[in-house]
Amino acid sequence: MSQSKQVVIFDTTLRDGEQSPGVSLNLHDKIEIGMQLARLGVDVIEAGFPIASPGDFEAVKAVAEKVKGPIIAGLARANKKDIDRAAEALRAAEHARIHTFIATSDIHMRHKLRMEPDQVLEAAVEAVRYAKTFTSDVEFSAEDAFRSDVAFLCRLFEQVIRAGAKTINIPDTVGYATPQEYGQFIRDIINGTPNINEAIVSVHCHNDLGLAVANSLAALEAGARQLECTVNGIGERAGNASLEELVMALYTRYSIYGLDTKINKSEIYRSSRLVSNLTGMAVQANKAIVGKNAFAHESGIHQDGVLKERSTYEIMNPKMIGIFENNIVLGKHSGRHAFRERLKELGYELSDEEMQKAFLRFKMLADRKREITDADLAVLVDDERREEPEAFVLDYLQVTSGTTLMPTATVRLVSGDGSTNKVISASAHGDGPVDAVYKAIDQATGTSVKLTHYAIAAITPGEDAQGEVSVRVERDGCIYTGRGVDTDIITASAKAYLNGINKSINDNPPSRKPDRAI
Ligand SMILES: CC(=O)SCCNC(=O)CCNC(=O)[C@H](O)C(C)(C)COP(=O)(O)OP(=O)(O)OC[C@H]1O[C@@H](n2cnc3c(N)ncnc32)[C@H](O)[C@@H]1OP(=O)(O)O
Ligand SMILES: CC(C)C(=O)C(=O)O
Ligand SMILES: [Mg+2]
Repeated sequence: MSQSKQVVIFDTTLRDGEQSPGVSLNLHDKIEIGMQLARLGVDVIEAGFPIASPGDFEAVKAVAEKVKGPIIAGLARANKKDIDRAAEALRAAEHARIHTFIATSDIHMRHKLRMEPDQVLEAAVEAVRYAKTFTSDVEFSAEDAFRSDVAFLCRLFEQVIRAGAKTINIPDTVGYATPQEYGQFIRDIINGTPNINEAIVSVHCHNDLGLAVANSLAALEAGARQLECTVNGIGERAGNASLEELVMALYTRYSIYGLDTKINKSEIYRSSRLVSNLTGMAVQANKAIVGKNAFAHESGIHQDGVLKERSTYEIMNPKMIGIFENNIVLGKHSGRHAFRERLKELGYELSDEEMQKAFLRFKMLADRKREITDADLAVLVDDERREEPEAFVLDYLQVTSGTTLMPTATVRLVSGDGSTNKVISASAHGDGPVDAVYKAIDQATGTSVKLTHYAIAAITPGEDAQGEVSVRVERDGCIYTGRGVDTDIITASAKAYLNGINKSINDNPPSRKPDRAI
């Protein structure tokens, strides 16, 4: 067994990862991911299972031809037909590995293969011997190894190593192991296989109990030196051990493991995005290392800590894995430190009083909107600065509308200078909900303006985007522009219209300027 301090990263995104239900990568996708895996610096790329289909054969062949650097592996059952196909697909590879496997657990041998243990052993040895006629680099996997008898496995491994296998893979195919017992299992195999030093011990862990990464790390402590894993942890059922989690655990906790990989960490995030885009498998937001929230901080106390000293709440530097996005997310749990900092980054210098008012408005918006973007902040601050005296303020709005209903709106406005506020309500029908609102506002304000232009746009991204409505209203021959922003577009429409009306009232007597566009 190798006592190297270097861990071989065997990436099986293109083979086990592609076995994720619903995922099918075409030849171009596989080449693109293969190229990225080479940039990422993996040692081995398992490019596919060539016997599976003509498409997979062509894809493995293309990856073998085009991707240089890593070893390119192809999977084959323990039979000549599969091995011939794998060897042919890998012919152009700079370094080719044939990865042959057969199940060794009683349950698989009896029910699936319908073979006796000695027949399985013979098939395994025969397969390795045959694969060796094509390449010196042969890996043997004992499928469902963790549920197999240890003494049988040791006998089998001894013989496949004698037949020429250079890597012995001990998978937890169904993700059944727990870290402590898996570590002990690997130790027992290493101790019970006399010629184990002639091969690298590899592990391949599935995530059915969410333990794939923990089990893989336990195996390293027991002496394994190859990790089989996938980008984003995709793979059969609940997936495989996640490459990025393994690599960053080894890096971040070097004092525990003392082991290195050759992974170029700055390519981790890019690899994750590419695999997610091409497989169509979204990465869950709270996924370690590459999830959208993995380095994001929304709560004020954490944001304050991170702004003062990043290591208060971050154990890794996101830039190291290629994440350069802003990690301070403004939302309803955020505090003044983060709010002020982001405004400073956006170039806003606000007085203490402006800051205080803007922060209060921010908190109100955050109660209605999950995440406050930079665009939201710009609107908020610009609105704060642009404020003019308002003759009428929208206090309440209710609209009913639908395919079989006549659109009806009720508005309640507050009018006055603050000391003598008056509340006015009005209701109206209209051709549509916005028309109904505008007629109700006309009644409540008692003003008569003519709407000459109405436009609506989403100014911030996402499903809870803010809508911006701009209108032009005409009064006494003058045109006034109104603007309203809200997560509700009818409310934004009402605000825009009132804004135009308020300007027309402030401009009394009319200044006769043709337009006051903002
Ligand atoms: C744990 C793993 O991830 S193993 C890899 C799993 N991946 C895949 O199966 C994806 C690709 N697979 C395929 O495209 C198809 O299953 C093929 C082309 C490999 C085989 O297709 P078919 O010939 O139609 O067989 P099918 O898949 O229905 O059954 C598998 C056969 O292989 C046998 N078999 C399974 N594993 C092995 C093995 N390692 N060595 C030899 N034979 C095996 C089974 O006993 C069964 O044989 P039988 O037909 O005599 O009963
Ligand atoms: C083919 C083998 C290595 C496998 O994918 C498994 O056992 O999970
Ligand atoms: Mg697997």
